[in-house]
Amino acid sequence: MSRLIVVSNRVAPITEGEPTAGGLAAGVMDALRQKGGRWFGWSGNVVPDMVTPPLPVVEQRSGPISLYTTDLNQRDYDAYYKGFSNATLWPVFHYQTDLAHFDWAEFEGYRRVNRHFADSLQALMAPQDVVWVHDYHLLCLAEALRAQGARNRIGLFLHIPFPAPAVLMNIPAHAELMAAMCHYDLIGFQTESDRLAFADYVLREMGGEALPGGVLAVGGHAIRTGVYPIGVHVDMLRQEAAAAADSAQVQALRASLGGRALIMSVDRLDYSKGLPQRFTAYERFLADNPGWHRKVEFTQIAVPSRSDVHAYQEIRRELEGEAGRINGRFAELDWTPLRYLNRSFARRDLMPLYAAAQVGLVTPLRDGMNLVAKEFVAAQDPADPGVLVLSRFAGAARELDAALLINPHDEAGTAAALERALSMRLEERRERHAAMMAVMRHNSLERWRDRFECDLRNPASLEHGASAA
Ligand SMILES: O=P(O)(O)OC[C@H]1O[C@H](O[C@H]2O[C@H](CO)[C@@H](O)[C@H](O)[C@H]2O)[C@H](O)[C@@H](O)[C@@H]1O
Ligand SMILES: O=c1ccn([C@@H]2O[C@H](COP(=O)(O)OP(=O)(O)O)[C@@H](O)[C@H]2O)c(=O)[nH]1
Repeated sequence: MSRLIVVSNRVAPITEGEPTAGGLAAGVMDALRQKGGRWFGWSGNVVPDMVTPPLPVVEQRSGPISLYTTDLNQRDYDAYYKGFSNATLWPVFHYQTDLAHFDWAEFEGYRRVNRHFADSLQALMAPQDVVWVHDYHLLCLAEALRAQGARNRIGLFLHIPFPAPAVLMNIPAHAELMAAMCHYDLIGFQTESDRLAFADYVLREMGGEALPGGVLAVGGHAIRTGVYPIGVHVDMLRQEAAAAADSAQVQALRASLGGRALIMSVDRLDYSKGLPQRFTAYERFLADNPGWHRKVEFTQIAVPSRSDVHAYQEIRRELEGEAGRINGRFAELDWTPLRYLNRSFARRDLMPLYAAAQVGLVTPLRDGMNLVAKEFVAAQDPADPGVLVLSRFAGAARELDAALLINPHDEAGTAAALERALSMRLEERRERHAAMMAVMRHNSLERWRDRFECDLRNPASLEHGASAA
């Protein structure tokens, strides 16, 4: 069979046990570990501008995975990653247009890096290989590969939300971007709302036509669209949680809690994750529920992310102030209500921490999926599970509707959900947990990978539409 070539901006660290920054790398690594394949992306290194493309591609092997990485020079990094990807596409696709800026030179840099990726890929691809591209950094990659003559089947999976057309059109280059995306054979989304938003633009703004089964005909191309919610390896995560249940780290946590209930959150330090709103909702919970003082602690792990982008520096400053203010208001000599950690953990070390928590608090303002929500559920002991409090604006909420769903802008509602979660009877906790586990077992990571790969490889399913979500 032809090989699978995976392309993404971020690749997972190949060394076992290193922290994986972000759900894309964690998900793709887990998905490739079983079947193997080639994975191409940015090394994470930035080199001076005097080093000009084509930059060398370095190969590393890890079991069945061949990892190929390349550096970016400073100019390309600034325009492509820091600029158009993370200061234009990321905020607009997460509906935070107030935080977005746009610069045609950065857009040109973004297209240039997509072309460099295409150049490097040519050496790794045979004509019969299928190419699976990931995420918003590479919306123009299929167009660049086609311009070089590639006839391979090329699919894109978008890990983040796709915005409504009126929001997308805030980007002055929206027409160029959408025209480039139409060079993919298959585009996968996390939720049906994301898919519908994309189709809406194609139909209304590009004069496209909707054919049965999620196929869109536009400008002589037929693009298949489908919904492929990314999942997790439930059993592997449960094992990770159980294996380290008595680790020194967990023992230290338990000792410091001294029997108090634990509310736990883990995020990249990103404005889309709703951390300021979460902190004030916890403050409201403490103010409304003096009976819970000294009986509960909230631990927020916030991993620094994209720290050279202005909006990320701002949110970091804001949160440091908020954490200090809330502790200043409620702390006692023997009780710190909020612990705020700015560091990353290896995922296998996070799993027993989730397991030790009574409540997982996951409240993004918008999120493509949010794998932390799924990992929290997988880590729980089915006999005595903790409760997930989840934003309705996370892609995960479409599947995990047995969580306590909240609106992160509703401080009082989130505070009330926290109280409800902490007080929930065992029977209800078990029922909710079992319902979420059943969905997660069905929509597993294997299913995500297999359905996308099968739909990408199989043009025949064009007539029948993408496989059922
Ligand atoms: O690569 P970085 O700039 O350091 O950012 C980390 C990743 O963040 C985003 O993750 C998304 O993918 C997850 C898995 O599908 C999903 O659960 C989450 O909701 C998304 O935000 C980003 O999309 C990745 O490209 C980044 O690597
Ligand atoms: O210190 C950390 C914090 C997070 N993660 C992992 O990073 C991923 C975050 O993915 P998610 O989909 O929740 O959000 P993203 O960061 O991709 O937007 C999850 O697999 C986490 O377990 C990690 O390995 N170490």
